[in-house]
Amino acid sequence: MSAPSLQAKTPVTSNNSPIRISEIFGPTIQGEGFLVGKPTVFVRTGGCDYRCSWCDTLHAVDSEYRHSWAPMTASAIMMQVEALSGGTPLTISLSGGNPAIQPLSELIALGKENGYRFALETQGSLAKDWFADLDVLTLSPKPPSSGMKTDWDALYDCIRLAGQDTDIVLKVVVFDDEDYAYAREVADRHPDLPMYLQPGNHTPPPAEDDKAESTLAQIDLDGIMVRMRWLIDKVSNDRWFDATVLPQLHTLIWGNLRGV
Ligand SMILES: C[S@@+](CC[C@H](N)C(=O)[O-])C[C@H]1O[C@@H](n2cnc3c(N)ncnc32)[C@H](O)[C@@H]1O
Ligand SMILES: Nc1nc2[nH]cc(C(=O)O)c2c(=O)[nH]1
Ligand code: SF4
Ligand SMILES: [Mg+2]
Repeated sequence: MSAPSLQAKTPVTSNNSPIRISEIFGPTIQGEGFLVGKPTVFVRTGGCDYRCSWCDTLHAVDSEYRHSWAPMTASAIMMQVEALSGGTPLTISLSGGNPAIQPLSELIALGKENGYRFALETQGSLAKDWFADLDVLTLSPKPPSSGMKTDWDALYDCIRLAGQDTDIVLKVVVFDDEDYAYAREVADRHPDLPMYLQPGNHTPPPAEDDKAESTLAQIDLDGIMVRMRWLIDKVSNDRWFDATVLPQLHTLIWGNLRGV
């Protein structure tokens, strides 16, 4: 019997690997951080290496929901984005789950060929060389209240690999004094990067809540605003004038509604 031919094998590269998609929606506005208010289409990948205690997107994290994550090619994703945007290029926001788990370089190349721009949100636990192809990289390392532990070397690698041509910003969710101290530590470690502080929503949706209507009764809006005011006071009293404090705009508008 002859040895199996190596040439007969299809090379497995990231270029033809499917991307696990939880949902694609928009155009809507970016509700958080650096691009807040900008029209965007969201491409949300399925699966995460973290499990934050207060995650507001468990349907893209909890493996119980993996049956709802579809493997898609880069071109199928772009076709859906183009249908949503009417073919007019805009910023595509890659989120998750942790989108850094997925092979996204082909999608980014394909979209850029057609004039789309790419922003990506990740916790900074996995660094990829294709971060350099992004227009905006938002690194959102997780504070103590999340129950997660920061790998400071991985966070540094994300910044290093994104390089000079990508706008890199930091975004830390803050629930309490410990989280605030953590945000200061992140800023001290990376003084050159813009820092966005976001008050935590202590009333995130349960994972199974896919039919929630747009009602602010789902969230403790007063509680989130109390935290927002407390955060503004902290920053002001500390004379931390490099920080930007922003609530989750989409949560104030739509509550916990999915797909907006
Ligand atoms: C759902 S995550 C997905 C991307 C990535 N896994 C990450 O955490 O950066 C997107 C953003 O939502 C934030 N977020 C998640 N749950 C939140 C909550 N309950 N209140 C405020 N922000 C939250 C995260 O910290 C992150 O900045
Ligand atoms: N409008 C809107 N803005 C967002 N910014 C970050 C989001 C996310 O879930 O990653 C998000 C989202 O789900 N919707
Ligand atoms: S890292 Fe992001 S998606 Fe993953 S559990 Fe935390 S907030 Fe949710
Ligand atoms: Mg969200």
